Amino acid sequence: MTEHLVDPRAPRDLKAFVAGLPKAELHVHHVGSASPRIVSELAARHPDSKVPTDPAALVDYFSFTDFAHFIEVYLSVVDLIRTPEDVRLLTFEVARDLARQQVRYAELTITPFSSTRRGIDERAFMDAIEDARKAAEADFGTVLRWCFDIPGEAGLEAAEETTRLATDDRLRPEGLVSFGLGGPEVGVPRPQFKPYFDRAIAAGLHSVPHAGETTGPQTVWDALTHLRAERIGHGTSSAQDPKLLAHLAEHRIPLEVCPTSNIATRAVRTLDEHPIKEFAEAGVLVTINSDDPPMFGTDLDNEYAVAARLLDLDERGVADLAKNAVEASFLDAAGKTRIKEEIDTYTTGWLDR
Ligand SMILES: Nc1ncnc2c1ncn2[C@@H]1O[C@H](CCC(=O)c2cccc(C(=O)O)c2)[C@@H](O)[C@H]1O
Ligand SMILES: [Zn+2]
Repeated sequence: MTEHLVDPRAPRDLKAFVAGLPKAELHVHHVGSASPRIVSELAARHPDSKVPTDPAALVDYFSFTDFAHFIEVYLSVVDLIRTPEDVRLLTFEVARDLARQQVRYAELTITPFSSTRRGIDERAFMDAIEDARKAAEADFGTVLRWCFDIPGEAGLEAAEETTRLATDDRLRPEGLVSFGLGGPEVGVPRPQFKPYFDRAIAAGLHSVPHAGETTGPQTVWDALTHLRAERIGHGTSSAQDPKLLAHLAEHRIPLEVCPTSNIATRAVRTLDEHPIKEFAEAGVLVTINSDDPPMFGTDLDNEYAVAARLLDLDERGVADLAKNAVEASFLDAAGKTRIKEEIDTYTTGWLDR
């Protein structure tokens, strides 16, 4: 190995390392990934919307007073997606942004209920996402997979519709691998969704609900017990329950950690108070994700830089985090090995430069 001319821990150097690092993204929302350019293009197409068309004005628009306000703004962007062509454009452009960050594999959370209840034909919706998925893989080499999530606050009607769309053999898209539950947690107990998760799991889908983002550790227990969660979206409040942390570590249930999101929605007060270090120290498999990156003024690269600071990691530590995400993904064994080898080759090359 050659001498390092630059301190390998210098943040600027680490940022450059992260920018080229092959990565997997496991927790990122479809509509929440719309870049300012896409949001303004859609807002211009649909001028009756209250969403600003000027990308600069979007920065203010995407400033949230609390989680409920975030969901309100989120739904105003959902309202901009009105045609199958809007769906295809959004999906393909999201893949382009992921590819730019060297994301090789992403599980994108999609809420099909929000589109079908707004009148988009279900067949056309599935065709639009699948068409974009195939084009993205051919054009950018980024593999996309889908997680269909229930918007919990929309009630059991939304749960039924989401489950139907995810399990009907005539509709279910080839790229679908998992089943989730999102939106507010307060007043939306997880156990009521058990029958829907049972059906999705029976149809071969993995269970990946949000839990412990805006409520306490009992919600994470409920997701594990009733929804048979294989990974937990956020799981932030798990840090309040040492037994839960031990359980997550022992059963190798990964957490999909999204640090900047937790600050932007005010689920956590400051980055320095984020429990990510407690997760890592308890032996929990931590994965780094971006959630709704343009809405939170972040991207996956920035989330890795934040995690490196909070966990005090050098390049090898950051590469291990990237490998955690590959390991926790629903890729097959050969696909996981391929990306992990790519991460190792890149890291060795970087440190030897
Ligand atoms: N950080 C997050 N944490 C949790 N979820 C997040 C996060 N980021 C994005 N989401 C998404 O927000 C959706 C919420 C949608 C919702 O509540 C709702 C309620 C009533 C009607 C309708 C409708 O469409 O008619 C929708 C979730 O399904 C999820 O995919
Ligand atoms: Zn989320």
